[in-house]
Amino acid sequence: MTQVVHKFGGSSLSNAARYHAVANIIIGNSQLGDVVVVSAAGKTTDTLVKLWQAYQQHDSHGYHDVLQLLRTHQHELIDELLAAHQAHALQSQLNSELQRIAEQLQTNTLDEASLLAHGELWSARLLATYLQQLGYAAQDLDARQLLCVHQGQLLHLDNEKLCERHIARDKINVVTGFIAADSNQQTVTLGRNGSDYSATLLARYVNAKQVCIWTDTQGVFSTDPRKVADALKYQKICRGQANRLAQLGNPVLHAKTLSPLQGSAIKLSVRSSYDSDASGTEIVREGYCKHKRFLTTIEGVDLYRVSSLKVDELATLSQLIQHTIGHFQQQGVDFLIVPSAHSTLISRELGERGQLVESNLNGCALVSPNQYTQQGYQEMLACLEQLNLTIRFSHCDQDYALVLTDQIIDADSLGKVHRTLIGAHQQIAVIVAGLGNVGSVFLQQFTQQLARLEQHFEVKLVGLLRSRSMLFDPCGLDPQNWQGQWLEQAVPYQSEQLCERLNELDYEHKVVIDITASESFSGLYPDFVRANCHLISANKYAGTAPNSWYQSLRNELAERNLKWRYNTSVGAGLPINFALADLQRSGDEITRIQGVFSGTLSWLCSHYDGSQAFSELLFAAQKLGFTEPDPREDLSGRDVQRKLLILARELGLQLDIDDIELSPLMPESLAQGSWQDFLDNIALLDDFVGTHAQQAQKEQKVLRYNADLRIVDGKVKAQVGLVAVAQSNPLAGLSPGDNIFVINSRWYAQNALVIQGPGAGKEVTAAGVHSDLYWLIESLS
Ligand SMILES: NC(=O)C1=CN([C@@H]2O[C@H](COP(=O)(O)OP(=O)(O)OC[C@H]3O[C@@H](n4cnc5c(N)ncnc54)[C@H](OP(=O)(O)O)[C@@H]3O)[C@@H](O)[C@H]2O)C=CC1
Ligand SMILES: N[C@@H](CC=O)C(=O)O
Repeated sequence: MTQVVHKFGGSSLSNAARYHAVANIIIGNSQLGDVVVVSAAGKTTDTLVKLWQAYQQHDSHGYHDVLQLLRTHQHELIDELLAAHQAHALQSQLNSELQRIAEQLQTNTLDEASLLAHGELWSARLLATYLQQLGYAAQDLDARQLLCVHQGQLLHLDNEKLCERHIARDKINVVTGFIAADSNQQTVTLGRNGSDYSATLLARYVNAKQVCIWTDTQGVFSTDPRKVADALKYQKICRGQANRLAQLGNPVLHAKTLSPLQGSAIKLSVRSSYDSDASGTEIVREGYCKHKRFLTTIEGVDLYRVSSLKVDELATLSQLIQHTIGHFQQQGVDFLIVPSAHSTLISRELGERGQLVESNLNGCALVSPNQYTQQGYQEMLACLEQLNLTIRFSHCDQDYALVLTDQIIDADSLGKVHRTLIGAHQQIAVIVAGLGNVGSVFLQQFTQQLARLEQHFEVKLVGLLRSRSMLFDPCGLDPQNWQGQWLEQAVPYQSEQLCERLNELDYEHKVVIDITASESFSGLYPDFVRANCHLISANKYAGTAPNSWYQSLRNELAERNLKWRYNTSVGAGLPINFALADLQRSGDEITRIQGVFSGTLSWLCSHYDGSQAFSELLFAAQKLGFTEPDPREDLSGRDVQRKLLILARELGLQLDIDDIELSPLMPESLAQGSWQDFLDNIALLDDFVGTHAQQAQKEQKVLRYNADLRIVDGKVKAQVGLVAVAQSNPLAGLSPGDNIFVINSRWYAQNALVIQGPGAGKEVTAAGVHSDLYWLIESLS
């Protein structure tokens, strides 16, 4: 049974390396019985069209040259891909076909459709043979055996039977796109780029689960990503909008591609054959995703006013020129947008009913949610006028608006229009994990921050998570009343359900903000990245995970162009990560970072003078929201060790946590066991600190918990631990809770660069997380 119908366009098969890549995609993504629809390799169809034109013009030199071109290209592909004996068989078949074409050229018996069909036949045959050579059961199939047309109509029932008969369940079926046969066994074509249509038709006939269109872009974008760098890739678009784009001549899908899928649950996706790991765009049924905004360009068209346009005449005219024709009505009058290259033919066909209104037009069209189209239309007109483009005609419909201009909309202009119409209207979905000390203050600050964030684009809080429950609403939660909603609507969840919700979220951008202290939650980051989420962490676990895991997360983020911010994981709200990044960007080389990196331990050490038990101070710090959820994480020095590792990795050092020496601020024995065990033995902590403090006092020193990383002659020495410092030392004069980062570098060798300030506390930390969120949104806009 066929599960998936894949379709590969010409650019995916342009040379031997591409065939190899396509074969790998097929091997990795299909099973026996699946169908692979192929177009003609590279520019073969264009070359065949040239041959046809030369033939019509009786240009025998021309057509011999083109035949030679075809022969060379196909021979090269065969030679590079196949072993000698298989290559020989395919080459002799090819030679006899080319010989036959040459005879038909001589005898004036060439037929256009049969000629064009050769491109797809050659691709299918070569790919199937190549798959066989790689050891896979594959066959090539001529779609004229599967798709039959009578008087322009596909014979669906017959075709289903033909597919049942010819598509092998125990092979990969490589089928020619673009072509079908009529009831006289004559070749008919399905229009330029008609292979998409072949794929969806076959999927319908064999009741496949999915159609996957592999192309040279990563999916469907808000505009042409080759021209506009900040074009947005959409994860999902709905069929109606995909159809509209195709009708407006956007090349991403062929105009008829979606029609066979009507009323079916067959999934359709567009993916890149150049980056097969990247998720593409899914084209879903109406109502299964929100409507997006698209900007598509129009080039070289003529505008016709037509009286009495007949039913189905548009389809006939499109078939005639093998091209999409745009159509709309203004005040009951029909207008057609026809590629200028085919204008004469259309004009002849329409006769007196067709009146040429304007010729040689260019322009662009906006496809958008209905409620925005009118406003978008006005904005588009204003924007194009500002760019000094001469507007010759414009039209606004329910779900799209088009403006036809004299000039071509070049990449610069397209970028500007895109920024106004689309860039400024993006939405980001925010998911906050951790609603404790810091998380709850973060949400308090959220409402105030919203106006600032929304200068860039719309921000929606869509998910809140604690360890066992979550509250999720893709349309947005009320950040001012989240507690009420939480009480009423939060539900238990497992991580798989969370990932599913994240995957389904249909926003231009998504960010998971991790304000938990959970190692297991940070273990889900790769899943979040696969769901295309940016990351912001106050949690330190991912930043200090084993280096191989950490690097692979970074690679996955980079591949998807996703960002990860974690400024608060060191120094709470202090801009330590920014400073290190800036120094390195300026070409500086950091040689040492040293100081007090724990707000908790700073607060405790500064307050401790022996008049009060250390443990009492610890509980006070815990109440203030300074400590880690389990304060032993602070006392053990692990938390500081993590911070030093995060900074080390910021410097590009490939360290792991155990590369940093550690001496704790408590007896080792207290680190074991439960929190209750710790409380039962708390006197050991008081003794430990008391003894060290007395010793320091004898030397007229005070205790501080220090972190130190030095790079000497390329060698790294990193350690964290308790130190006794003289009263004159800057570490001694710290205000309780302050962090101090002392940075030495090439430029700051003698006089260190010092960053000092509160290094813990829910308000400063929550504000620091907001700073990361603001940075992210600003950088995305
Ligand atoms: N406090 C500070 O000054 C600073 C803190 N940080 C970091 O901020 C983070 C949060 O600290 P803080 O707010 O004090 O911690 P809290 O203990 O107060 O809050 C932790 C929150 O995380 C939730 N949580 C725990 N495990 C999971 C999980 N697996 N999935 C989803 N949610 C989970 C908890 O939910 P539940 O209630 O259900 O357990 C709770 O809501 C820590 O990583 C800390 O290191 C960073 C800089 C400074
Ligand atoms: N316990 C931590 C809180 C922030 O990371 C500290 O005080 O450093």
